[in-house]
Amino acid sequence: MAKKVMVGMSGGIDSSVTAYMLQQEGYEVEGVYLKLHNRTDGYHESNIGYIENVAKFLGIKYHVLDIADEFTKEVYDYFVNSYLEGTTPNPCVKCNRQIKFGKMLEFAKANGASYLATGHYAKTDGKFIYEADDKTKDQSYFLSQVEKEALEYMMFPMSTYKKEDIIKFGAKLGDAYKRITEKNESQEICFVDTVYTDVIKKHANIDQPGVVLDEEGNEVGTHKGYMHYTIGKRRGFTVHGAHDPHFVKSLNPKDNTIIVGKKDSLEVNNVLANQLNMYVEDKNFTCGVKLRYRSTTIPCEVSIENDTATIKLENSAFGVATGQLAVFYMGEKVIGSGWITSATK
Ligand SMILES: Nc1ncnc2c1ncn2[C@@H]1O[C@H](COP(=O)(O)OP(=O)(O)OP(=O)(O)O)[C@@H](O)[C@H]1O
Repeated sequence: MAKKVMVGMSGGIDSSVTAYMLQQEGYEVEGVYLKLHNRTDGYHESNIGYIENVAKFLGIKYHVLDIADEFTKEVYDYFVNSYLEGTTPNPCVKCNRQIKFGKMLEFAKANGASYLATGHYAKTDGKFIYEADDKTKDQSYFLSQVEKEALEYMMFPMSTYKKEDIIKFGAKLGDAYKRITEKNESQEICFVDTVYTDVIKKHANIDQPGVVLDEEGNEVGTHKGYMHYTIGKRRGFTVHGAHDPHFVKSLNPKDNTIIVGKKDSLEVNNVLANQLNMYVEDKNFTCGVKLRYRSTTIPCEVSIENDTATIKLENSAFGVATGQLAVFYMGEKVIGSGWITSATK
C-alpha cells in the first residue's frame, strides 16, 4: 500500500506543486490548511478556495485545521513582545518549530501519515537539514530550530527540482494552477500585510519621541519612538552636526532612548546564543555561522555550556541584533542554532 504524505497546503504555488509531485511519485497524498490567524476578511476562504481547486484536480482529501489560538500564543504574541522589549523577532522560525513541524506534524501523524511535506526550500535526510540547491530561495535558516525528532517525518520535494520543472508541473494542474499564479505573491511574514510597525501599533503607542544617545551617553539627537528601529538601521532619527552616517547600536525600552554609532562601532566579534537546538552532540567545534537570514556565513569557533553557545567570529559582523537566530553550518548542513542574546566587540 502506498505510504501516506500529509502536505501543508497554503493555497500557494509551491505547496500545490508539492502535492502534485508527491502524487506522481506514488504517495497517497492528503492536504492540510492551517488557519493561523483569526482573520475575518475572506483571507482564509480565498486560500481554501485555491486548495479546493487543486484537491479536486488531484482527487485528494484536504483538512482545515484551526490553530489560531496556538499561533497567537506561540508566534504573534512573541512577535509583538519582542518589539516592546527592543529585540528583533523571527516569527517564521518560531512557527516552523511550534506550529508547522509541531502541531501540524502531530496532526499528520494522528491521521496516519508517514510524512509531512511542505513547499519549503531546504533538504533533509531525516537526520539533518541542508541548504537548498537554489541558494536564493534557501529557507534552511528558518527551519534550524525544528526539533531533531521531527526531521525523520519531513519532506521538502521542491528543493530537488528546478524552477523550469516546477512551472512544468504547475502547468499540469491546469486551471487550478493558473488561478493561483494570478493572485498576489505571498508576503514575507504572513500576518504583516504592510510593515511591522502597523502590527505593533495595534498593541502599543509606538510614536513616543525620545532621545538619541552616542556611545558615551551624550544626547545627540531625537527619534520617533524606539519601536520604529532595529539594530543597524541608519534612517528615521536625527544626529546633530553629524557628517558620517550613524547606525542604531542598541535600543533601551526602559527610558525610550536609542544608542547610535558610526559603522565601525557596530563591529562584532563575539556572540552569545541560547535556547539551543543542536543536531550534533559536540560541545566544541569550528563551523560557519549565519547571524541573520541572507547574511554571509562567517567562520567561527563555538563552545557550548549549559544551553549557551559562545561564538567567536573569525571575521567581524555588523549590525547583529539580539533576538535573531545564529545558525551553525558545516558546509550546506545545518548542525544547530540558538537565539542571539548578546553581540560584542
Ligand atoms: N497556512 C498554511 N497551512 C498549511 N501549510 C502552510 C501554510 N502556510 C505555509 N504552509 C507550508 O509551509 C511552506 C512554506 O511556507 P511559506 O510561507 O514560505 O510559503 P511559500 O514559499 O509562499 O509557499 P506557497 O507557494 O506554498 O505558499 C508552504 O509551501 C506550505 O507547504
